[in-house]
Amino acid sequence: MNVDPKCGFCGVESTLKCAGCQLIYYCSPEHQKKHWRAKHKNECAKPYEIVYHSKEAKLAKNEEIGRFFMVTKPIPKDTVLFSENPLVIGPKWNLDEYEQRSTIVPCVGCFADCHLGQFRCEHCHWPACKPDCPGLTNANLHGIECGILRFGRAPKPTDDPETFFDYYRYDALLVLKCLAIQIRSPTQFDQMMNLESHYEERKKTHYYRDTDDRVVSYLLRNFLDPLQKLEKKQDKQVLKVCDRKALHKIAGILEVNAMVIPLANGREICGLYPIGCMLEHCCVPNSFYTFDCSKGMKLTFKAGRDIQKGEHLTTTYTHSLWGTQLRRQHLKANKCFDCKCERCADPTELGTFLSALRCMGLDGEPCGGYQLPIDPLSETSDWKCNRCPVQITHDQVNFLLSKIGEEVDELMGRKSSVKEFEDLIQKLQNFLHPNHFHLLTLQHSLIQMYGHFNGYQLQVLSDALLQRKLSMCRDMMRIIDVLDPESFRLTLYAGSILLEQQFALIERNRRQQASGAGNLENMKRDYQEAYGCLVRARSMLRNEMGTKQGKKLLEEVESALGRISDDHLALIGNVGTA
Ligand SMILES: C[S@@+](CC[C@H](N)C(=O)[O-])C[C@H]1O[C@@H](n2cnc3c(N)ncnc32)[C@H](O)[C@@H]1O
Repeated sequence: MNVDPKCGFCGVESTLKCAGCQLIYYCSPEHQKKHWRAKHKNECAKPYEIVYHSKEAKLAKNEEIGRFFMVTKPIPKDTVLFSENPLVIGPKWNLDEYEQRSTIVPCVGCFADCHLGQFRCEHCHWPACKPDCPGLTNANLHGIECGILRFGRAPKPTDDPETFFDYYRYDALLVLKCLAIQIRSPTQFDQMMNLESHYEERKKTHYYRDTDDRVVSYLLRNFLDPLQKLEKKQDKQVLKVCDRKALHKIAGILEVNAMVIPLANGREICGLYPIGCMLEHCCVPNSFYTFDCSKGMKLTFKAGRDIQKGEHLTTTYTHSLWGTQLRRQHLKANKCFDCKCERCADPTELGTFLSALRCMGLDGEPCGGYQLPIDPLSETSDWKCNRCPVQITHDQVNFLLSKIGEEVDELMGRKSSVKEFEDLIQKLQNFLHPNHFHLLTLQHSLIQMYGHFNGYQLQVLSDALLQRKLSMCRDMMRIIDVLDPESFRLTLYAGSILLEQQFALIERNRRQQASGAGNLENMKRDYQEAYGCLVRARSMLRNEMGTKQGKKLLEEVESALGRISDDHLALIGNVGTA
C-alpha cells in the first residue's frame, strides 16, 4: 500500500502515524493536532464497517455468518484495528472434570490462586485470596455478583470438602455475572443478549443438557429462586430477566463469543468483548489480538498482514495445528457452523499435508503416495491416494485416527521417556505423513527433551540426535510459516522451537570448532541462522500477552542472545547487532 511518509500538515519526512487510521504521518504531536482540527477529523475513519446479514437473509441464502467486519480501505500490517474493555470477565466457564474438582481456585475478587476453605468474602462466603482483597468491593469485579451469591447457603470451612466442590461451581459464575449486568446497565445487558447464542441448535445437544444440570438448575436452586422469593415478598424486582431460557441463552452466548484471557499467574479466565467477538473465523486469519492485563484486560486487535479492501476481518476460534477434520468438528460442535475457508477446502491444507495418511498401496505394498480427503468440506468424505487408485472409507480413516489419537494422548498425559516418544514417532511414521499433526505434537515434545533430559543433555547428545533435533525444528517452522506466518496464534509454540533450533545450531558449531574440522562458511551460516532464530523469537514474544510461559521463554531467548558472544557476532559479520 502506498502511504506517503510525509507530515500531513507541513510535508516534511515523518515517522509518527495517526493511531486511528494509521495512514497519515506527522512530524510532531502539534502538527497532528492542527491537522486534526483543520481536516483529518472528517477523513480519519475506521478502515472497516460492520455488515449485517439479517435472519431472513441468513435463512434465504443459508448463510451462517451473521454480522462481520468488511474492510473498506487497505489496512497495512500491524495497524491497530480497535481496542476495547470487556463487558464482563470471570472464571473460565467451561471447566473439565479435573478443573471442577480442584482445591486451588481463583479468588472471586482478583483471580489469584487460593485454597478452597481458607479465606472468604465476608458477605457471600465465596473463596478469596485474603479477606480484604480489593477486588471483593470493586463494582466491576466481585461487586457484580456478590449481592446475589449471598442468597446461597455456603458450606462451613469445617465441612466435608466434597460439599465444597458441589457448592462452589466456578463454571456457573460467569453466567451469573452476565445475568447481573442488567442491574448495572440495562443497555449493556441488551447489547450482550443481542450476541449470537445459537440457542435453538444448542437445545438439541448434550451441551444444553449438561448446562441445564450443572449451571442453570444450580443457579436457580441456590441463588436465584431464593432471591425471587424475597423479591415477591417485598414487591421489588432486582432482576427483570431471570428465567431458565435466559440463563441458557447466556450460556450459549458465552460458548459462541467468550474469549479466553491468559493471566500472568498461569490461570485462564474468560471475557466478553462486544466488538472483538464480531470478527469472523478463518483457519488462516488476517488479524490477531492481545490483552493488556494491567489495564483491566483491555483487548487490542491488530492487522496480522496487509489486508485489502473487500476482505473480511478474521481471527481464529480453534487450534491452528489441528487437522481439518478436527478443527471443523470443534467449530461445528461449539460455534455451530461449518468452516469453508481456503485451508479447510484444500485437501493438502495449503500444501502442509497436516492431515495426510500414508497410502498402504494395493497389496499392502506402500506406493509412496498419501491419502487425502476427496471432499474435505464433507464430514463423511472418503479418502483417495494422490499417487495410486486406492481409496479408503471415512470410517476406516476415523478408526485409525481415533486409535492413534488415544495412543498420543496416553503418552502425552504421563511422564514418558525419550525412548517412548522415539518409538511412538517411529511407529506412527508408518501410517502418517511426516507433517501429520499427531507427529508434530510428539516431535514438539521431543525437541525439548533432546538437549535437556537426563542422559540427553546437549553436550552428550550424539551427532545424529543433534542433527535430528535441528531437522525437526526446521521442518516444524516450515509448517508454521505457512499456517501462521507471523506466529501470532502459535507464539509460544513457535518461540520454543526457535530457541531449541538455536541451541542445536550453536552446539553443532561448538563441536566443529572443537574438532578443528569446521568449514568457516558453514559455521558462519549456522550462526546467522541461530541469531535469526533468536531475533525472530524475541520479536514475536515481545508481542505476546505477558503470560507466565511467554515471559519465561522471552527471558531464555534474551539470555541466549546475550551468550552469542562478540566472537560469534564477529564471525557472522554483516548480520548487525541485536
Ligand atoms: C463470535 S460470533 C461472530 C459474530 C456473529 N457473526 C454475529 O452475528 O453475532 C461467532 C458466530 O459467527 C458465525 N461465524 C463466524 N465465522 C464464521 C464462518 N467463517 N463461517 C460461518 N459462520 C461464521 C457463526 O454463527 C459463529 O457461531
